[in-house]
Amino acid sequence: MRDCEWTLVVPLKPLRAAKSRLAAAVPDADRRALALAFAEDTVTAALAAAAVRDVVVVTNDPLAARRLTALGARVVPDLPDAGLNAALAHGAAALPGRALAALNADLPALRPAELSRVLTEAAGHGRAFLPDAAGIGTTLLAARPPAALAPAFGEASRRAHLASGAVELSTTGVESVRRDVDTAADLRVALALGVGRATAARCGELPGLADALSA
Ligand SMILES: Nc1nc2c(ncn2[C@@H]2O[C@H](COP(=O)(O)OP(=O)(O)OP(=O)(O)O)[C@@H](O)[C@H]2O)c(=O)[nH]1
Ligand SMILES: C=C(OP(=O)(O)O)C(=O)O
Repeated sequence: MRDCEWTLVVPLKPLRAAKSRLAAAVPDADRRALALAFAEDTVTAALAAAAVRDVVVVTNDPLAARRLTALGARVVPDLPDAGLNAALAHGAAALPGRALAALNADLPALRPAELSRVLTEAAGHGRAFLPDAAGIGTTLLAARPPAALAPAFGEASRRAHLASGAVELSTTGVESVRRDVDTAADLRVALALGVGRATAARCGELPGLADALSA
């Protein structure tokens, strides 16, 4: 393991399109608000992590760009309709020579100390990733120069990242970094872990959410 200061690259879809798998449980306006709250809590926790130097959000969403800039992130405008891996590669291209970690924007329970532990372990490798809580996807992909990020997010990205030669991290006790929220069931687990202030406030303002989550 080595000391290393990381720049996090956080991709965020336009809020109107984000978190589509929550659409059955949450009305559209609330779903957009929740997606923004998840991103705010992700960025707030990331900026508080000792191993993190700065956070760059790749997004074309104007409201999210304003809110996340106010928290201290830098925003790089996304390419239009190019998809997640293109957005990450575009963000990485704007940050040459840095140790980079792509981190999903839907980690509302993220804890700074857990993120730092994962990044410290990643610093021992050229390119490494952390599988999501389901063991199918990826929540974090890290690369130190001269290794390129080479993101392969999407369906079954754990397998894709392994196949691409990235080292799978097995850091224990970092559930908050692995718990991305795609479904109502994920949100229930994240709420039980303890979410950040934006998500807690937003969930408190949605009167139907408790019923939707227990359905
Ligand atoms: N900038 C950018 N970010 C993206 C894009 N597609 C996905 N993301 C982000 O990548 C992360 C994981 O994305 P997904 O789980 O595929 O999308 P999601 O909006 O979180 O959820 P679903 O709509 O339910 O798939 C989230 O932070 C997304 O906002 C894209 O085309 N551009
Ligand atoms: C895009 C990914 O995440 P999700 O499970 O949120 O779609 C992924 O795991 O590669």
